[in-house]
Amino acid sequence: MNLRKFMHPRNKYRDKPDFKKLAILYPEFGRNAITDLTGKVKINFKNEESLRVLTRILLKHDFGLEVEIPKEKLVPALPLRLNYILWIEDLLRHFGLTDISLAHGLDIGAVCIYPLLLAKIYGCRMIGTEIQQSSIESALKNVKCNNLQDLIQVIPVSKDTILENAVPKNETYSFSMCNPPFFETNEVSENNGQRLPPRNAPTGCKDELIVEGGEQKFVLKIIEDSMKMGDQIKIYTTMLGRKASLLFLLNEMAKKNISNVAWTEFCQGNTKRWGLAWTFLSRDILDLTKAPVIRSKPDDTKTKRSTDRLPVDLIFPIQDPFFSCDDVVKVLKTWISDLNQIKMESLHIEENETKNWACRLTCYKDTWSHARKKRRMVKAQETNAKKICTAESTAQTQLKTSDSGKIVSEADLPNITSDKNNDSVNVNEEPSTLVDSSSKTESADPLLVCSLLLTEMKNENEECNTEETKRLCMRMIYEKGHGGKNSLEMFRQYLINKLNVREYLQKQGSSKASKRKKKKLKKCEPASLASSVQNDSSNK
Ligand SMILES: C[S@@+](CC[C@H](N)C(=O)[O-])C[C@H]1O[C@@H](n2cnc3c(N)ncnc32)[C@H](O)[C@@H]1O
Repeated sequence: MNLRKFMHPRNKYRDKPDFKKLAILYPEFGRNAITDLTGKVKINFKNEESLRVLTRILLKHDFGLEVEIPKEKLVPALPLRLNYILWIEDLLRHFGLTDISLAHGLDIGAVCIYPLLLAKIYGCRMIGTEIQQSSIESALKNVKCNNLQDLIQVIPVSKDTILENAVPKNETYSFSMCNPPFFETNEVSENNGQRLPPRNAPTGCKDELIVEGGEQKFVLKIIEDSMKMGDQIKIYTTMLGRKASLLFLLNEMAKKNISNVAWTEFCQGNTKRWGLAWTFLSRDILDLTKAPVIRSKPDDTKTKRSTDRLPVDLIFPIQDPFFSCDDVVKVLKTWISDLNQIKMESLHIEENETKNWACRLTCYKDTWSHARKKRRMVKAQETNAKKICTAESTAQTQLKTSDSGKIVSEADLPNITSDKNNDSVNVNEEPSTLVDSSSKTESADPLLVCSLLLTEMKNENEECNTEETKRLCMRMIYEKGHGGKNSLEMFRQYLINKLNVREYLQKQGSSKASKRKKKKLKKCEPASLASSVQNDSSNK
């Protein structure tokens, strides 16, 4: 789905940049752009250098900023950075602040993108921290080159300093922001072979993208620091790369009684990220729960976070392609083992006439959340590969034709390497290196430990017990894990999809609901009827 329409309304990249104009104005951009046969100017989003040049030129053209983006470093995607900045502006306006005076930014990176944009757009004074010496040097160079030293201060910190000790105690700040490294330590390095191809060229080095415990642990540390700092910073914010992290952190905040919270979506062409904000100010001063936010879909965090409905028994018929409880157990075992990073121990349950099976699952990583998306992408890849093969053989046929008489120029040949994903709409999305990994490393702290129980349910009337009428009951019980009950809920949803019983369960759910509704109606409607019957009888 193209998410452009959900981009922040004031984001200037809701409209495609005029690449043709940029190519004329900036020869460097022109050299990196591709003009097709119809005269349309495009850029190759799979080429890292093209992304670097595009970002530099847009910063220059749209914001008057001169920057260097060192090779090997993350190329910041501007639509996403603007989405984040504009949301902060919304939050501050909601708070009644019209000037964005002083801010704190964690992790400024090699470009120093947020401080530069904030200083340029709002004249905002900003303190930014960074741990990498090479990034600090390059950030300082960019600040100096734009003559913004009076507004931007770059502070080197050690990797254990997150927020608390990086902020001078005598100053208060309007907000803090952060774009944390997304990946966990072993995630990128061990799984390069298994990564799906990104839409854009991946940019950024490991040190920029990886942090122990991933973004969840990093942001949890910010939250913990913020609890000590209180309203020294009015609004704490962070960007998140994964919905699972948002759900996890919302839960963690709820546990810590932080309830003045807002979250939003940052939608670009094809990618989505999340923004999370919280404050310790009282709601009558600033109510973040009423702040402006963007949702491309109805808010499902509440249902996904609600834990009071668990455990829930899923009752469904044994249907094609399964013939028995054993069949279902067999596929469940295969699916679970295919997901990797899940340890399965069979549990002993007492034998009785009904068939049942139980196991304990210890899950080290959420390998189920994006499994459907991955399957779709792999399928799309296969289809693309087929198309390319067809195009290649067509090209060869044409070449053969040319051998036998007609002269064929290169331009006549189908462009078999053209990239369908390279949508000129995507000014420059965040490099999509964020594909879940499935390495087998076990961490000491599992995401989820749960038990799964499968029971064959028999009809009370023995004669009715045919294969068609047999039902299975699946119950999943949360035991522990830092992913909380949300992770169990997501895992359950994954199994519902795999078992292909969603539609059945929904129908059951809606018929139960309509029965409840009818019952309710009956209760109200016949009240008068009942009284009239009573009246009648009393009249008699
Ligand atoms: C994903 S990059 C984001 C860079 C930049 N903010 C941007 O949006 O393009 C994450 C950055 O966080 C830095 N970093 C990691 N741990 C940090 C810490 N404890 N304090 C400050 N920066 C940190 C990394 O060096 C890296 O530059």
